[in-house]
Amino acid sequence: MTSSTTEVSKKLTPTNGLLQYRPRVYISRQLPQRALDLLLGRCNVSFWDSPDPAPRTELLVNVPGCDVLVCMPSDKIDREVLNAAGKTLKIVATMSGDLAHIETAECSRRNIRVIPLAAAPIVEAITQMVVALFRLAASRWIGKTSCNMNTVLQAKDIIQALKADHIFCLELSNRTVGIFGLGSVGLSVGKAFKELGMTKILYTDVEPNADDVTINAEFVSRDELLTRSDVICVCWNMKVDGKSIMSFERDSFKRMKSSAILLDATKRFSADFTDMYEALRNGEIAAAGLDVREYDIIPNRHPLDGLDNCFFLPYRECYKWDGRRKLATDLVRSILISLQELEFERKQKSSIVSKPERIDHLLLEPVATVPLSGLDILRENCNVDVWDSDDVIPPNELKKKIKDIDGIFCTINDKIDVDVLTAAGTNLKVIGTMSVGDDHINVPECKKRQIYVATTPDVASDSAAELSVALLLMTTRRLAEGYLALRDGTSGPWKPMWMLGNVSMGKTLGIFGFGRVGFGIARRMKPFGVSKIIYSDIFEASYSDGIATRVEFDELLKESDIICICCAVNAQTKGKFNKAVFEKMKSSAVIINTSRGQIINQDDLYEALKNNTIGGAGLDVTDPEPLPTNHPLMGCSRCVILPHMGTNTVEARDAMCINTAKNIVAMLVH
Ligand SMILES: O=CC(=O)O
Repeated sequence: MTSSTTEVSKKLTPTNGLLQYRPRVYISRQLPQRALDLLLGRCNVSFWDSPDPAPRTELLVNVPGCDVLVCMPSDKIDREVLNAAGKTLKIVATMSGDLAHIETAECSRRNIRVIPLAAAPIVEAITQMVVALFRLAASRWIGKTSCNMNTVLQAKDIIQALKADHIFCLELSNRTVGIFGLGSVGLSVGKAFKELGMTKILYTDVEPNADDVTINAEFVSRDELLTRSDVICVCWNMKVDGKSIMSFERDSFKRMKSSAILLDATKRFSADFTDMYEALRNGEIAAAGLDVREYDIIPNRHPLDGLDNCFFLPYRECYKWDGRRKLATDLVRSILISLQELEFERKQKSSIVSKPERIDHLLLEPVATVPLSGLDILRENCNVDVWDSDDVIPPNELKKKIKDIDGIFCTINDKIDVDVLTAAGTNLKVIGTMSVGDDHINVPECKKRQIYVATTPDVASDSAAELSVALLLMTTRRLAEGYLALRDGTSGPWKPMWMLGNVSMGKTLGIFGFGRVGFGIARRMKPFGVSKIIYSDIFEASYSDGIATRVEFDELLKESDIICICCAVNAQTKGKFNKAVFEKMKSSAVIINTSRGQIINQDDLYEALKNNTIGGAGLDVTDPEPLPTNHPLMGCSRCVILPHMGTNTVEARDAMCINTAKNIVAMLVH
């Protein structure tokens, strides 16, 4: 999977001196640009940047903290997703007309609104899509030459565009269309085929539909429909009370004409896809056009995808396709209306908010280099004191400055211990730290004093995972050594056996702590061809399915060629990687730490590297930071050390600063 989640935010617009709250929206697929733009006017949006659906793991990782989830029919929105989203989730909107993939009862229990697509525009869009698929498939009958296919497929009204294609319409005049299921979609499809000049319409269903007269359709048996039709359009999922009552399998394909085209307008086409593949490949039927690709049924790279007589239109192309564009825009409008209603209800309920007295904002960098968007949010709502210096604020200075303060904006360099909390006094309600970790804060003490501690876990994960992979490659491929050798002038001309590293392909990757960063590393390393990804964590991660397997810690040590440490530091993990642990690892194994320095016993690591107990180490974090230049590890060629750069990206820092500011404001103002 080459896609990733993209985050798009716009600057906040303050209204009446108060912060205008911008809801967070996660979309599990690319939306057409017009719909996205509409959302962006009011919300901060992140989305799975691909025409293919987001893997469930991605969904679970991205929903926490969302106000709105926009999902696709292939996403199962169950308790697990709702739990992952947490209390902020107010709306689940789906690009689907039916809600079978959503646990609606659970949503209503949690006061979450569920917004489906409106029925009439869906029927219209499905009809247009079926006709588009039909036109693609019909190129088997008449070739592609009679019209400009792209123009037709992108047309606002495909039926009208095709009516101008006289060769095509002439071809249809003597053909028979057979419709499976004459519900609203079946009737609409029948009408479209009639408009295109088809005179003979057959249908089959559990019973005749009195409306068949409107399209002059003849009720026939299933077998008759199969044998007599030139085009077969499946408009219902062939299920009664959840049970499949008929399906397309070998025998059905054999009964069909060899010139027949099969079209699917349902979401869960009941067919044996292996039989369908054989029928298409062997010319038992001419072509097939399939609607919504249920990826659990027809996964990406299914052999059907490689056939030139099997067509998939909408989801892969949906963001370009007018029918979906319109549906998506309508859905976004409904979301915005719902948000407005919810905001109105909230305002009616909440009492008048008062501006807090003062918030200290403690930063290490000069203000000019701090993402201003975060500062703006704070200044809009609070009185802000800024530690306007590059240096860490001295603890005594910190204690003086925070007396009687309401909130603190800090970073990992500010140790917030009992003394600091006591110095702040009883006004202190919130500590927002611009970091993922909170090990610099005495959290239990904050809890005792009812002070909220807020971190920024989501927005930095991609940056941290990316850095971990970069450090992994630096270490396994000895890039730092090569770089330095060239600078020192010691590399010399190319030599076949000089500075050989190890490739990741075929290796076992072990991850210690399978949270967002661990998962991010796994996702990024999979395409490198690692043979196995295993992880050790206290819990089985629901999102690890299909990407990594949980194993016992000792097995992780024994099996892994590379171990990435991605856990939080706490009593269980402090000093966890010590002499005894290194001795259980492969002698060629490489260890990567982008979490916290204290997790590794550095003296033991030095010995392990010196004695070749393990193969190498890449450390983005050390204890202390920075590591003194005369520390033994600094002189160790197989140890690559970086100065804690995991989240050092413009994107992460900006988002972290905004989140920290929002966290503080949320606790104080809202
Ligand atoms: O290490 C960095 C962080 O915790 O944000």
